Parts: sequence; C-alpha cells; structure tokens
Amino acid sequence: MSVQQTGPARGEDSPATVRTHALTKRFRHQTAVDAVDLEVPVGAVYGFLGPNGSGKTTTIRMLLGLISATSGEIEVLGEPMPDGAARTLRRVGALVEGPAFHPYLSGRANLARLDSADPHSDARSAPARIDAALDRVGLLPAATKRFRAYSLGMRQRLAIANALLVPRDLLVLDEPTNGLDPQGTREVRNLVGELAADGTTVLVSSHLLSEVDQMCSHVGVMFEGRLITQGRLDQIHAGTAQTVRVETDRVGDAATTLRELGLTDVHLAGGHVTAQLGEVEVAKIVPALVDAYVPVLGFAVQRPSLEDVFVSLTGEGFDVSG
Ligand SMILES: Nc1ncnc2c1ncn2[C@@H]1O[C@H](COP(=O)(O)OP(=O)(O)OP(=O)(O)O)[C@@H](O)[C@H]1O
Repeated sequence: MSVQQTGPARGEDSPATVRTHALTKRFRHQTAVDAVDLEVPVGAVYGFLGPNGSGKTTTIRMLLGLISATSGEIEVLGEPMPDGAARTLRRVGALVEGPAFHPYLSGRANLARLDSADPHSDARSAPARIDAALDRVGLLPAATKRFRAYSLGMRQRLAIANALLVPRDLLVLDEPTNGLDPQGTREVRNLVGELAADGTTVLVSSHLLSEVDQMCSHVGVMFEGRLITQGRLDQIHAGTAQTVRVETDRVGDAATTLRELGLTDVHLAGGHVTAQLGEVEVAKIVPALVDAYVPVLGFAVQRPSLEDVFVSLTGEGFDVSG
C-alpha cells in the first residue's frame, strides 16, 4: 500500500510546522509507527485520523519528545527533535494526557497552580496570562467556580486553556473530544476552529471520521502504524471517484445515455441509475438525458465521504462509531 500524497508537493521549501521522515517506533516485536512521513502545513487544522491502536498517540508522543523514536527524523517548528526541544517546546501547547486538576479548586486557581509548577513561566505575568487563556476558551465567567462543578466540555476547555498559558505556534491535541458528551464535543470543536482562525496551527488526533471531516482543513490517515494518505481534505475528496445519480422512471434509457457520454460502472436500480463520473463534464449530463427523452426527476453528483476514501485505501471498513 503506497502513501497517497495530495496538496503541495513534499519538499524542504514548503513551510511545515511538523515534518517527519521515516519515523518509526517499535515496542519489542510490534511496529507501532512504521516509516511515517508526516507533513503539517503552517496554519492547518490537521486531523490525525485512525482507528484505535493505529499509532496516533505514539506518533504524537514522539513529536513532543515524550518517548524516543526507534528511527527516523522529526522537525517541529523548524527545529530537529529531540535536540531542539528546549527551544521548540515552549512554542508548542499540548494536550496529550489531561492535566491533573484539583476538584475543589476553581478553574482559575487550578491554572495558577499548574503555571507556577512550570519552571519557565513568569510569575509576574501569570494573572494576566491565566485570565487571557480562560477568556480564550470562554471560561472567564466560570473562572471562580470549582472544577468539580464544571461540565465535561468545560473541563476539557480548561485543559486546553492550560496549553495556552503562553502564546503558541502549534497546538497538539490528542483525542480532545474523547469521552465528551455531544455538547462538550461541540464546544471543543468550535474552540479548535476559533484557535485556527487566530493563526495557530493545530494537530488534532481523532478516531472519528465525521469529526475530522467537519473540523479539519487537512488530514493524515493512520492504519496499522502506517500513514496511508495525507493532504488537504478537499483535494483528497476531489482525488477520488465521484458518483452521479439520476432519478427517473426510464432507467434503461438513462443508463444508455450515461454510457454513451462516457460514464462508467453504470448501475440500474428501481427508480434510479448511478454511474462513475470520471472525466465527463457534469454540465453535459442533464441536457443529454433530456435530448434522449429521459425524464429527469432528480440529479446529484455525490462526492465520496472520507469513509469511502478509507475503505478504498485499506479494503476495510472504518469503525465510525469508535
Ligand atoms: N508503551 C507501550 N508498550 C507496548 N506497546 C505499546 C505502547 N504504547 C503503545 N503501544 C502499542 O502500539 C500500538 C499503537 O498505539 P497508539 O496508542 O499509538 O494508537 P492510537 O492510534 O493512539 O490508538 P488509541 O486511540 O487507542 O490510543 C498499539 O497496538 C499499542 O498497544
């Protein structure tokens, strides 16, 4: 299985926030991450998608210097890792394992406690930085509430605020919506969109296709330790076959017309015909059907879902529910 690369050509010149080459991690006999070439462009919301156990967390832990790679190269914000960690990691906010919050302290007091434990943080600017981070995630009105009274979404937003206590160029979020209720999921998703709009590059892992489809500009898909495709989401969609569906009560004539136009894989069903568009111009289809006296009761061009792309690349279904 080869990596399908879409978007800007890989190369040293294209600006990337994270770039890896042949990144590999082996645990005893298992290769958890297998020769991964990751490329997270500046300004992207990069969805790092894959089923449970496909190697996302292991990759992220290597990017952040939390575990060492077996082999391969890592560059984060232009610095090689782990050698450049001291310079780079101050510009990277991460939510990998949630910070330990104290249930009886307020959100603000929890952040103050975590900030003071950071040897690099400046105590004088702490109150302003903490309130700015709370404001950024929409928790300023709940700043004095005890953590235990926070909803799941508020707790996760507080964890993200903790990653934003100093300005960041890159935010790495490992499964930030895991375990959240629908409301909390929406809150976190909206926050990711807002952070990206502010110019922060976000690398966010998820095992949920629909989530990546809704939230991200780019995607990298992991499967059994390998990166099987990456690039801009719209180009990944565009790079795969589009299906045309014609609703009509004359399916036989419709099928003939579609074949004559050059559409392939034509299937007849009760009341509709589907076919692969290929290189055929969409605008030519309905006029050709009308010329052939086919009553067009409905017409749609369906772009494949990310799930279709995954299935076509792996030959396996994606457990959408997680
Ligand atoms: N410390 C470790 N020792 C041995 N095996 C490990 C270790 N960490 C991860 N693995 C294995 O590596 C594989 C990839 O795990 P990883 O956690 O990176 O996947 P993931 O895509 O993040 O999935 P999940 O969402 O379930 O965490 C799994 O089979 C896992 O069991």
